[in-house]
Amino acid sequence: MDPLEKMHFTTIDYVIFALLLVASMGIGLYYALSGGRQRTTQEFLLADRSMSCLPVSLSLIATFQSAVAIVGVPAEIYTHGTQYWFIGCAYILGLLIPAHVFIPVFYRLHLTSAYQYLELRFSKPVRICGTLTFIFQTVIYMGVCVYTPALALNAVTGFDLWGAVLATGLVCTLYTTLGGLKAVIWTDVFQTIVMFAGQLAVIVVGVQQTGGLAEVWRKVWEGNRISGIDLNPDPTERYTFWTLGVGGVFLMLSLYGVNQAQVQRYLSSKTEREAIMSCYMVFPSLQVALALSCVMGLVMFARYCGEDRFHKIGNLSKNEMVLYFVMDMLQDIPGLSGLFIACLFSAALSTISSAFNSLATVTLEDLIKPHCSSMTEARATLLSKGLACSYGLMCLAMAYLTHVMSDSVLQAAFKIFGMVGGPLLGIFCLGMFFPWANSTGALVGLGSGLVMAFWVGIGSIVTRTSGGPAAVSHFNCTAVQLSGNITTAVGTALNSTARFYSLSFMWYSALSSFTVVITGLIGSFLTGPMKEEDVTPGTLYPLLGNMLFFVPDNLKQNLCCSTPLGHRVSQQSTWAHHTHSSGLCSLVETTSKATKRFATKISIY
Ligand SMILES: CC(C)(CO)[C@@H](O)C(=O)NCCC(=O)O
Ligand code: NA
Repeated sequence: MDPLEKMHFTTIDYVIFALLLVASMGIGLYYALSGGRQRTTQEFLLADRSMSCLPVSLSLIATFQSAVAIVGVPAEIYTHGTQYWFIGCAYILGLLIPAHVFIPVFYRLHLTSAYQYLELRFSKPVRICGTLTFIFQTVIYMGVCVYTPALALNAVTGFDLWGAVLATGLVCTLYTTLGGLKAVIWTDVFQTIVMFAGQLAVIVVGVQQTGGLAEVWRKVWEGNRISGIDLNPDPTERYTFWTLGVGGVFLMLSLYGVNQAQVQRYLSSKTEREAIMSCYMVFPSLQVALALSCVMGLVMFARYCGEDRFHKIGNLSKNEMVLYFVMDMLQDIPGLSGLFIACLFSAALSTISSAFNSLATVTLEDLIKPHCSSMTEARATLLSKGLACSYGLMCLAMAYLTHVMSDSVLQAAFKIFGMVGGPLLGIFCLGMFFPWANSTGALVGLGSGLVMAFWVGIGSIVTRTSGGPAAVSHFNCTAVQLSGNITTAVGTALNSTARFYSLSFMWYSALSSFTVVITGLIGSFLTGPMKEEDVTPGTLYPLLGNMLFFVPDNLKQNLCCSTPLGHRVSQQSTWAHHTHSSGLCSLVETTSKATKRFATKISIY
């Protein structure tokens, strides 16, 4: 339905949107022509491992703050109240664990791709499976990310859909191909600032037009939009403190702990300390980002509360709702709607640029290089540029594919992104925390984790118990929140299978990563668990050892969980086995004494 007339863009709005693209291109060109001029893969894929924490932290936020989140969160708050805000609690552990567990392990191994870890810890097949899973996940995600803001803009303003998709997709491909990771990180910094500015501008004008902060507060309070903490343990409830604060931690870990796009940024940091600092700095900025989107939802509610349009807006799709609000409100202030559109497309650009660069990295490092050991640096760099460019063009193809499929596919595609992240998190946890896990177990674990994720995920899409549009309480401003009750009522009425499918999607990561760990361990014990001393040094994090601090050392040794990272010296053969794929290779030639020294050096947890 289209109850609302289309809004129009002024010249200034177009100019601001164009400026975003031009500035991003400019940053790309700058890094193509300065520094090492992108002539090595070290520079193109890892920014010469010379970044400091400030740009890295802003880039980390920008990567997983897509346009889907920018328009989705305010719409969620508008229809269901502020419960979603509690996801901010998950940021604590969701960033502390990457900072102190994942970063030290990855950084000290001097990796390029996170999947190199899987080969060091398990075997080549595990690495390949991990890489392919990541490529599948990211290719689907980038299509949705570029298509969503263009679709919303088209629906509300009539702005040409393919014009927007092509402009953003091509500009992003260009600056990513020209300027490498340095350009990706610095455009992320710029785009994060535009993102914050756009949201802030909308909030300020919205508050003003509603009649001040006190009025906004009164309306959202009377409209029941301020949610108390919901401690309902029902795992099928979409958003409760448990789904957000606990399930959300696993979602955060899959994004900030092990996702290649983020790991690559940690690895591009000057020092390990700098990488950890950047992770810490994500915390306040991510809270600001969350607060901005939540407050925007509240202002939007207060603005339309009591108006005729209230119902109509509630019936718009989530993606259109926010844009309608923005265009409606900012129409008379030239340039501001352009700023918000720039904010939306900044979110999209920063996400897809990270996708192009990380996809180029894993394709080169994990799929191509192992088969062409004699490749020259110049060729490898050219190839990585070609790959970044090809993935950029593939993004356009994916946007088209998303377009020809139905609307529900759009949501499904976004869910797939979340669904696949869990098993990947699981396999890294299996490798890092459990010395017994072997390669067969890892493959079995990853396989069953993916099956579990798709079973629940596709099940929920098909039965529409969890993914379907929840009832929107907008019959008047003082309406209570219906959605939760309805979901529960429906949930209890259905049989247990359907209940299983209606598991809140916030739990997907947790469920599938646990599945990987448990089936992975079972598989390993059945096929002969690994001995701790056979595991490549530096690939284990002594989680169990630390947790069992009260157990005597000799018993821990028997349990195979005594070794702090890299403490024991592995056999020369284990090292040689992995020579070609890691930064550890130079050590192979050295004596075992030197190896021992290295091993102790990297075990300072
Ligand atoms: C990373 C979080 C959880 C932070 O709130 C959120 O931005 C998110 O779910 N991001 C991934 C999906 C996306 O926005 O593209
Ligand atoms: Na983004």
